[in-house]
Amino acid sequence: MENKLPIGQKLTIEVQRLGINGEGIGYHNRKAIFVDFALPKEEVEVEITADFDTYYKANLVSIVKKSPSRVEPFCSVYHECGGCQLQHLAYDETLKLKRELIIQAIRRYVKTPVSLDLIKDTIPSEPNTHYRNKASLPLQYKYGKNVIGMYKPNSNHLVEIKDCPVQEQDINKFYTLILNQMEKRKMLAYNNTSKTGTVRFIIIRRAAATNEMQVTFILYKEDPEVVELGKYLVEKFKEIVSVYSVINDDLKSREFFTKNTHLIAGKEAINEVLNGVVFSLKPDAFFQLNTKQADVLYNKVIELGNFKKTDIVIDAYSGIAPIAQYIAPHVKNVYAIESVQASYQSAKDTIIQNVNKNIDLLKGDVVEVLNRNKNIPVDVIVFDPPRTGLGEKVTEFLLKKKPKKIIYISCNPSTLAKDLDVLTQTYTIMSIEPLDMFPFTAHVESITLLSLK
Ligand SMILES: C[S@@+](CC[C@H](N)C(=O)[O-])C[C@H]1O[C@@H](n2cnc3c(N)ncnc32)[C@H](O)[C@@H]1O
Repeated sequence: MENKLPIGQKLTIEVQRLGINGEGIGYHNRKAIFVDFALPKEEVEVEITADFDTYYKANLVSIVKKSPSRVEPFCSVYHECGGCQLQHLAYDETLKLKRELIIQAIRRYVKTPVSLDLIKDTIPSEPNTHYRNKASLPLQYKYGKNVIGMYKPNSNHLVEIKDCPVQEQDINKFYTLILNQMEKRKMLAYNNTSKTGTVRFIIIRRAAATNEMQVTFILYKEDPEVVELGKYLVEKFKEIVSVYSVINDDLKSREFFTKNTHLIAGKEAINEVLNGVVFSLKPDAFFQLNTKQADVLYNKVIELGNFKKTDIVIDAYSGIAPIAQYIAPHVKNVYAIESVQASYQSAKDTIIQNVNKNIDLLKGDVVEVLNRNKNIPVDVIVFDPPRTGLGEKVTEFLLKKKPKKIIYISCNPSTLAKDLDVLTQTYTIMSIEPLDMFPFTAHVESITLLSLK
């Protein structure tokens, strides 16, 4: 077994490329070694930490030969927090990497040859720091105080975050302020061992255009003090206009929101304005996390769609239907499909409050709604699915329905490439444009234009 490296073994490798999680990848006897924080063309000393069938994981011990693209991370807890994966790489290089990850996925899954000219340069995010308009952070009571932060990847160690450089500044400011108020009021983070305290997470969302903020407390059980704190926040700070509590005692679930969600102070929704449209955001409605870059993305849809006033368009996986709102003035009618009640309701409220009335909301699963409405004479379909992509049933529908144009927004290069492999039977890829929605993370967003052959 010459290929077997024992756990704890140190060795020096040359890093060949970056993987989908931003990790450096080198090889030992043709078996991959994944090393966080290592960069291509670097020679690094690593220590093997895990041996899987097809690859090893290793820690970076030291850098023997440094990449010219290596930079000093700008966050003091970057190596512990896990929220960002690429702060040690120059920003321009992170953009090239995101394009490269799409190329790798296309080469792996799409049988039809795709010219590299069709895969454009990544559209940068401006700004690339303090871009996140929402944070959902867990709390712990440790060392005699409430601490807020992020769990270190694959551990239950909470890394304290005081001033996150990717969250909007006002969000950082209000986390500190709320923690100070909790301390004054002797309120505790929930502790599952001692069964003390109530607050599990605090979610803060900010609307850039109006500077309105919404605070949501995720609680293990009811807490009258949280209600008092919510009322205080709304009375004292003009920015905080909406405060909710959610009782959620399911410690295993990844969902924050339950039926036990209540407005405790202020108004039900905060208002964001994009492209002249006022969107009302309740806490459990989907909204893109990088507001400026969302506007860039939606304008890209308009550019690629090159819509006509007679066009009938479908906005599938529509969320609160911002894409439908951007498209509506350019076309005859838009149908927006969304399955989650909160987002569907926000989309409905938005239509009532705004001028675009040529939008029809269809609630339900995309596959079911498309099949139920297969007689709609659709010209263009815009898809913005979750990471799972379109999948077999949607691509099957498209191969039969044959809309002239498909615009596919993807947040996962692998599922995009698998779907494109099927769609290229009937469609030509006109362009694939990566777009940096989450700077300094390994997330890759892209927008693809397909035209019927
Ligand atoms: C990536 S978000 C895009 C939302 C919207 N385009 C935007 O830019 O805000 C995907 C949306 O698809 C919805 N969704 C997920 N699976 C769905 C399905 N099977 N059918 C309909 N909607 C779905 C989610 O609730 C979410 O709102």
